[in-house]
Amino acid sequence: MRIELKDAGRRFNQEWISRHVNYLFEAPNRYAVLGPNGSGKSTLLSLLLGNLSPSEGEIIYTAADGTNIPVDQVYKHLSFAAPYLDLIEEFTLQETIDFHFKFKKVHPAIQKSEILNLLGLKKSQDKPLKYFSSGMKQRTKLILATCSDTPLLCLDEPTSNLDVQGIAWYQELIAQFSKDRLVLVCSNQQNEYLFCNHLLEVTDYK
Ligand SMILES: Nc1ncnc2c1ncn2[C@@H]1O[C@H](COP(=O)(O)OP(=O)(O)OP(=O)(O)O)[C@@H](O)[C@H]1O
Repeated sequence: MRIELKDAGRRFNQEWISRHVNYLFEAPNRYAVLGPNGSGKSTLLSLLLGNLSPSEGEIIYTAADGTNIPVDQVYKHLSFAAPYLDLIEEFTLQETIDFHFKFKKVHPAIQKSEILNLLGLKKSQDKPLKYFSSGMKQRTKLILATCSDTPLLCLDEPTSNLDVQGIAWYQELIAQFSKDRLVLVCSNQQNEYLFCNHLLEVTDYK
């Protein structure tokens, strides 16, 4: 999969968040989108996910077989985790996993029945998510995204709410499931993007 931005920019009202972004994101590379708070990382990620449209320029999506992906179909090719993404609080953990994988295929490197063990929350499988701590919810979002069989994996602030063990767990998860994929990570913390081989500073596109 590849995503090409051609002179892309986005503004909210009169304020330009990013302008003149010419950049190629291409599998199997791993990109960190960096910048201070409020600089436009999440806005750029929303553009790449097809959740926001550019105010100028264009974004072109191409599948591994060379076919063009229309922006309204991009969601089928990606999985995404972010602290601000809501889970269904009434579902138990097991129901959350079952529901998610009705829509996305499980990554070939794992069986669906192994996901709870990898998550390390087997004891909580019948607990509704509304009783989960913020770190448990973040782990759940990360495992759903990484263990989906999608060519594009997008993570916004992946280690927020994770403790030291959680950060090590995240790093192992990425090592196991990022091979051959296009991975995008928006981050302010180096331990979240050490595995990335390209760094993009959003402040270069003001
Ligand atoms: N829907 C919106 N309407 C107006 N302004 C917005 C909107 N969404 C984001 N912004 C503005 O765009 C700018 C960039 O925000 P963004 O969330 O992309 O930054 P960020 O780099 O991800 O920040 P953080 O590191 O704090 O998460 C901010 O000034 C923000 O107020």
